[in-house]
Amino acid sequence: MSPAPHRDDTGAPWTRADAAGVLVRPGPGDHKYTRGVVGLCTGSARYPGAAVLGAEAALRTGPGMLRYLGPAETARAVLARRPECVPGPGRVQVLVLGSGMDAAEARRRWLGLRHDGTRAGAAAGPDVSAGTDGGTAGADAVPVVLDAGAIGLVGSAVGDGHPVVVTPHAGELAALFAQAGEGRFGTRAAVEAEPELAALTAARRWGAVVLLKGAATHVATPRGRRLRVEVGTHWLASAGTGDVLAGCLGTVLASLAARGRSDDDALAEGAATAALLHARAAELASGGGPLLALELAEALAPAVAELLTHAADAAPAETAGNGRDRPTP
Ligand SMILES: NC(=O)C1=CN([C@@H]2O[C@H](COP(=O)(O)OP(=O)(O)OC[C@H]3O[C@@H](n4cnc5c(N)ncnc54)[C@H](O)[C@@H]3O)[C@@H](O)[C@H]2O)[C@@H](O)CC1
Ligand SMILES: Nc1ncnc2c1ncn2[C@@H]1O[C@H](COP(=O)(O)OP(=O)(O)O)[C@@H](O)[C@H]1O
Repeated sequence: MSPAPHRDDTGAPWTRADAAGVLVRPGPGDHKYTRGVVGLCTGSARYPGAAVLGAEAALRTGPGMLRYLGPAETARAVLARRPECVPGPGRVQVLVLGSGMDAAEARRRWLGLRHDGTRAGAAAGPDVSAGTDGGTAGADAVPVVLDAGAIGLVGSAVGDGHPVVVTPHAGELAALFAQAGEGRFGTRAAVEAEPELAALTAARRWGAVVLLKGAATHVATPRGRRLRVEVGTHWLASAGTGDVLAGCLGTVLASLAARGRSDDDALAEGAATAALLHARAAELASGGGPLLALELAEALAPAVAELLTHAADAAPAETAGNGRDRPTP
């Protein structure tokens, strides 16, 4: 069974046909650098597993290359599992920051990456080691996914000119609102009561694309576009599956950025596509029973293959609900 489109009057359901339009098969003219390179700055001495899960997920979604930019001790764990991963700085088309880090470590890493030139630009070929100064960013700053401990950096990243996708669960979004002194969505219960409005409010407040995780995934843009993805199975509600989503999202966004797309619509479509792949991978990994986050990550590759196969024979009517022209509440 595939994730069912939602039929009520909330964010537009993001369909398999919509998502298939976001992914591309590699062609004869491709090499690893044309397909998108993901930079992963995730994991910590406390949570090395989050880095392993994100790396497995990013690779199984099919990037040209994955660079691991996190702590050395965590890099060893990532490389032991996935030798395909390239450690150390270099050019990337997207940066994923914060899974498996606390806020203090995420901030330290962010300042270090910024100093090393993370903002150098998607179109021109962003280079996390380019040594450009840490001043005002240009419009071509590399897209950034802020997860877990890095969510509070959204203001800084947007202020620096990065296209940003922030990926909170309800508790993390409530904490972000509470820290900003905005009471309406300052509790987990308040976010869970109106998740779509909470995501939209945050997108407008911080000028970033918001992917709010939960039993359904809500994506919102600062201009009010809303997309929704239903989960395939509630077995997905287990530790580490969010780290998997962040890695998958990194690869989808790197592929879009490599094709020159990192505007808010592209980020939102990439976010909804990653959520849909994640939901489908959960069904494949679960088979009706418990799933492990690492198995979920592994199942992303067949989920990508299925979606690309679907693209060939998708009915045009299936793409009707992509939310581009919907009014906002
Ligand atoms: N394998 C790994 O390395 C994993 C690492 N993870 C990382 O762990 C970090 C913390 O993530 P969380 O979102 O869990 O944040 P927290 O650990 O801050 O927990 C969120 C909230 O849940 C509450 N809570 C904790 N245990 C509870 C329980 N047994 N019953 C009820 N409430 C409980 C806490 O009091 C807190 O308010 C993130 O950096 C994340 O990426 C997680 O993704 C899980 C897997
Ligand atoms: N009740 C649920 N049913 C289905 N999926 C869920 C449910 N609750 C959470 N999820 C999904 O599980 C993942 C959990 O992510 P997250 O909370 O970041 O966990 P972690 O930090 O442990 O990786 C998200 O993709 C979220 O959408």
